[in-house]
Amino acid sequence: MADISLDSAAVTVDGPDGPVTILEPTTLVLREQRIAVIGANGSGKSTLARLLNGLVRPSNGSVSVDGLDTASDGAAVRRRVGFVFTDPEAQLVMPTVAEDVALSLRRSTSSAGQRRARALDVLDRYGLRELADVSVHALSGGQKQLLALAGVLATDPAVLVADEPTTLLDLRNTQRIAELLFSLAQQLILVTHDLALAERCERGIVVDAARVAFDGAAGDAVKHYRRLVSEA
Ligand SMILES: Nc1ncnc2c1ncn2[C@@H]1O[C@H](COP(=O)(O)OP(=O)(O)OP(=O)(O)O)[C@@H](O)[C@H]1O
Repeated sequence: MADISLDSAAVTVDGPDGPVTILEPTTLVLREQRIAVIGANGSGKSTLARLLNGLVRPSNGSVSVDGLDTASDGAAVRRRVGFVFTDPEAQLVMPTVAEDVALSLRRSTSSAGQRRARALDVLDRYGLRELADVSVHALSGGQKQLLALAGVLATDPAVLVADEPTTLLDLRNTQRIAELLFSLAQQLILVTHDLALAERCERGIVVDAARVAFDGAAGDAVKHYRRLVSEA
């Protein structure tokens, strides 16, 4: 497992009336294999997730992965920490399915022929081989999500951060992506509104109003979140 540390990491952005803190100073060490991050819309979950691979940099404090600082060693951190967005459209940039996976392999494989061969292997692994030469725009939502995930996993990151990867999916595709996520050897940080999925993790972090409101066993985190909602 990777060693992800947040040391008083806070995020402040410029609002119309001055600075707004969207994540209060947060100190965490993330070492469990599967960690769920749950909480209300706008509470700060994505901000926390994006800190983990340097997509968002802390305004104060620091975030490191295996000793690499996300602010000063961003590229090395992103090689260790893959990130899957809620909306796969944000991630699929090449015309065809195989080309999209091949793009992910550009750092590790220099020959175009080898990249194509490796991309086909990856597609095979995720049940997408038959779609290799299809336009990414022709895929269904579930296929796009799977492809986005395959593209990230092709680079074999030590950690996968998935920000609501099942939100746009129907029940069958939700199950399919969930099974894939929970079968990975990689460390998984899962931001989700799917509480059944959250409960399957070893650890649960509840984010509420820009701070960590609970951190413990995933089942207890879900109970805490339900209590927060019923008291609101
Ligand atoms: N770059 C930014 N500039 C200004 N405000 C931002 C920025 N990024 C996030 N916010 C605000 O910070 C708050 C937390 O956002 P964040 O996306 O982390 O929430 P979330 O818990 O992931 O929500 P959701 O469940 O709706 O995805 C929101 O009010 C959001 O509008």
